[in-house]
Amino acid sequence: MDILTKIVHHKRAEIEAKAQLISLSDLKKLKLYKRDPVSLSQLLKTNEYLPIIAEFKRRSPSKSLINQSMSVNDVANAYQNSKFAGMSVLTDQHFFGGSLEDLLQARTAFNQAILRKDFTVTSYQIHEAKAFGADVILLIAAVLDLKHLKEFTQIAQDLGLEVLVEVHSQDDLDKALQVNAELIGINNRNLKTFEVDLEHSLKLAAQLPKHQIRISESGISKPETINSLKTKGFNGFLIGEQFMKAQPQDFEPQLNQFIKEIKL
Ligand SMILES: O=C(O)c1ccccc1NCC(=O)[C@H](O)[C@H](O)COP(=O)(O)O
Repeated sequence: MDILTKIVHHKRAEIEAKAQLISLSDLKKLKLYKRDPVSLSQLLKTNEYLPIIAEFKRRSPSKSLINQSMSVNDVANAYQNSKFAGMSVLTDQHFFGGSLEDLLQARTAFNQAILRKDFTVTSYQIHEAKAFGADVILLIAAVLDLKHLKEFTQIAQDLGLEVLVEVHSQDDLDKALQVNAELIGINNRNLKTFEVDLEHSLKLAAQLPKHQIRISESGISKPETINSLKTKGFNGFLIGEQFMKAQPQDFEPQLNQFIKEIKL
């Protein structure tokens, strides 16, 4: 069984158990459920913020441990100081060591758009994202059929959230193009083999309509890569490991150095 299939199996069981503990109507009573979300797509259109969605990522299936020592609060503050348009918070516990508590903590420190990065397989998780302060949810095209992609997009948008549909293959892209999502993310990493291939992403991106906001996701480790992807029409860049692997004392200096080399 490949890792994505394993994650999805685990997620379905996890959400079933969770929904028994906190009902949907209790989720809707949480204070942040009424909050007006921030629009990531709008922030990416202005020049006010850097077009980066920086991730809080403790560990991952491809790299194991990445950062055990930094708090979400410290990382979110550093990302806020860096004027990033977005922050991504991995809330999956079993495979990434994240939690909804991380999302709440990030929300107190980061004012721009927050992406809840998780493996959405039920509508319950969309309400959860809203109740814990997210602005954007992730829908992975390889995980959902077209009916669910459309249905979950509509539910999110009705709650005022934006949707990032993630694609990696031609099949994924064909589905994504039939969904009215604000953002399409091309994952440079094949989630089945962990191979990173920017050329493959560029070929897929060439099929997107011009107006479509497109995000390049995963495996970005150099500012030059951003500079080059920008010239090819990408509007935003999702970066996790490259930032998170820094030691606490080097975290902000390394972010500053990276930012300095991005051509605006
Ligand atoms: O990162 C993984 O190993 C991974 C494995 C299986 C499913 C998802 C995975 N990552 C989630 C992400 O989308 C990345 O954390 C995100 O794009 C940032 O990637 P990176 O900059 O390479 O840390």
